[in-house]
Amino acid sequence: MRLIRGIHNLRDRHRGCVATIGNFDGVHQGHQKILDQVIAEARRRGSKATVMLFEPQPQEFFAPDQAPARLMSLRDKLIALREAGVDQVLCVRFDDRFRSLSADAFVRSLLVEGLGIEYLVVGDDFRFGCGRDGDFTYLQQAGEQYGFAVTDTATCEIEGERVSSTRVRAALADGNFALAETLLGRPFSISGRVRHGDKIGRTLNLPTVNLALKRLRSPLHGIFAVTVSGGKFQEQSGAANMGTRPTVNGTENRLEVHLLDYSDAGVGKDSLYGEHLTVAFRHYVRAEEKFADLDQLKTAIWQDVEAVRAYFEKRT
Ligand SMILES: Cc1cc2nc3c(=O)[nH]c(=O)nc-3n(C[C@H](O)[C@H](O)[C@H](O)COP(=O)(O)O)c2cc1C
Ligand SMILES: Nc1ncnc2c1ncn2[C@@H]1O[C@H](COP(=O)(O)OP(=O)(O)O)[C@@H](O)[C@H]1O
Repeated sequence: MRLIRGIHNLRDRHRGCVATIGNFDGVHQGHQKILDQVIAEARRRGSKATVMLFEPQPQEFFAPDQAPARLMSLRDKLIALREAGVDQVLCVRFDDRFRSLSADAFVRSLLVEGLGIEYLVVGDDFRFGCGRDGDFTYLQQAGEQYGFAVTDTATCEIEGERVSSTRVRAALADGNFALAETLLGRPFSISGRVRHGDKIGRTLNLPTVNLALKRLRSPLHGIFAVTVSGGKFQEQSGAANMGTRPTVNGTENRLEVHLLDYSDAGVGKDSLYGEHLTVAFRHYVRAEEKFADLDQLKTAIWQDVEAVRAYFEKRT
């Protein structure tokens, strides 16, 4: 899959494509259906299946504090799009310059001259261009003028309701991981590199891998039963905390996992530092708490480990 970063990198060699435009947060089953539509049409025409997405997502640009937490980092989104069979992704930086582009400039310089669009798949509620001037009807008229087709996206319903990123977030907030997995087509996961923490874990006899979340705000908070994959792990069970660790007066959000039935020396090559791991969330255990001291925290974590063990034993 080819990644084109920024519209200034659009050259003639990218011309000719069947495209769709959107955030694709979570790359869920609803997105998959749209991507299948785009890929089928691209194969039919011998053209490239293309996704145009924005970074940051428009809502994150306009109202960073109100935008919902993302289901996925850009890195994971690109991996999921590649696995879905997409040929190229145009990642547009959403900034002041881009948002002041007129609807006409969006169509002409981006879609027509930049991408050489042949066929466009977008939702009939799609709005674009400065002041949200452009809409579906506008696109259809522009398509007639410039010679490209415009089609509405297919809708995907599961259990009688439309699949959306909002619905996945709601399922996660309810602790309904089975529904989240059905909607996503895979378990809800967060991945990242193992970085150094405060080294308190090992003194409690409860070492934890600490995953770098970068700018990712998590849609989940609390203690969970998880499975970890990546590096030497296929599907290692673990007890995870997604939170700020109030007991040790932490402030930033962290994802920490104590791996069940695993041990290493935690130094140099005999450690997990630097590994890229994926944490799949399976079951909600409890909310994070501020304990009076480390002894109470340790007791609570041991109880969590038992709860997680019981959950996995029941599942098999
Ligand atoms: C299963 C589990 C549950 C946890 N629950 C809490 C909690 O309720 N409150 C809290 O302040 N920290 C909680 N923690 C986080 C610990 O504070 C953290 O792992 C410990 O401070 C070690 O940090 P370090 O790995 O950076 O050394 C939990 C950690 C795990 C693995
Ligand atoms: N069961 C385990 N779960 C998680 N990490 C483990 C486990 N056993 C050993 N380790 C090692 O311990 C390290 C974490 O130790 P910890 O004291 O919590 O340090 P940090 O604060 O840097 O995360 C991990 O990177 C890993 O190499």
